[in-house]
Amino acid sequence: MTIQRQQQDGKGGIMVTSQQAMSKPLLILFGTFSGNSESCAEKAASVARQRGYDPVLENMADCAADVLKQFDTALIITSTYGDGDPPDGTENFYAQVVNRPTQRLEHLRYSVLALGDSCYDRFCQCGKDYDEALETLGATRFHIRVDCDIDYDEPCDAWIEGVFATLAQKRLLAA
Ligand SMILES: Cc1cc2nc3c(=O)[nH]c(=O)nc-3n(C[C@H](O)[C@H](O)[C@H](O)COP(=O)(O)O)c2cc1C
Repeated sequence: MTIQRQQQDGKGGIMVTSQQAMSKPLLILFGTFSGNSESCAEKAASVARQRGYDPVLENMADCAADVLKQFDTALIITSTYGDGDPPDGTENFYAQVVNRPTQRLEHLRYSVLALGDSCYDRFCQCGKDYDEALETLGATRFHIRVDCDIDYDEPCDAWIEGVFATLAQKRLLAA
């Protein structure tokens, strides 16, 4: 829900500002090639709405890593390709977080869901890389990473449940 506030702007005028009332913004970032990670991200967004969050879904292929500056909580969902590489189109995002980071992320708490296939030597490597890099940049892992094999539905659901249970617990502790 958006509320609008009116206040004097100090020059004889009225300034109108918009603010989300009681909102809990949540960034859900996904990196995908064949759509599995995107469908996990959509599931997470749907649960987020049910739990009173305002999820913002972003494809890593279409945004820059400074989006991480704009949220205090982020879910990262990505698959792995090639020799443990990020999915096509997300290489820039990956480089901005993992290889050539330019920002510190102490304000951020995050959790990673990694999709992969254990037939490959570098199982879920891309998700592992994000998990490690975000910690190195000062962010806080609030819920442990889950690595999914080709049957990703159940571990994905368990991760989503775990994520929102942990967030709810932290809100209670903070209250
Ligand atoms: C050509 C190819 C290469 C892959 N390489 C890896 C890999 O190195 N490590 C891994 O864990 N999974 C690998 N996978 C498996 C995918 O990450 C997995 O199928 C995942 O669910 C795809 O998710 P997406 O649809 O979100 O891209 C590969 C799959 C393909 C088709």
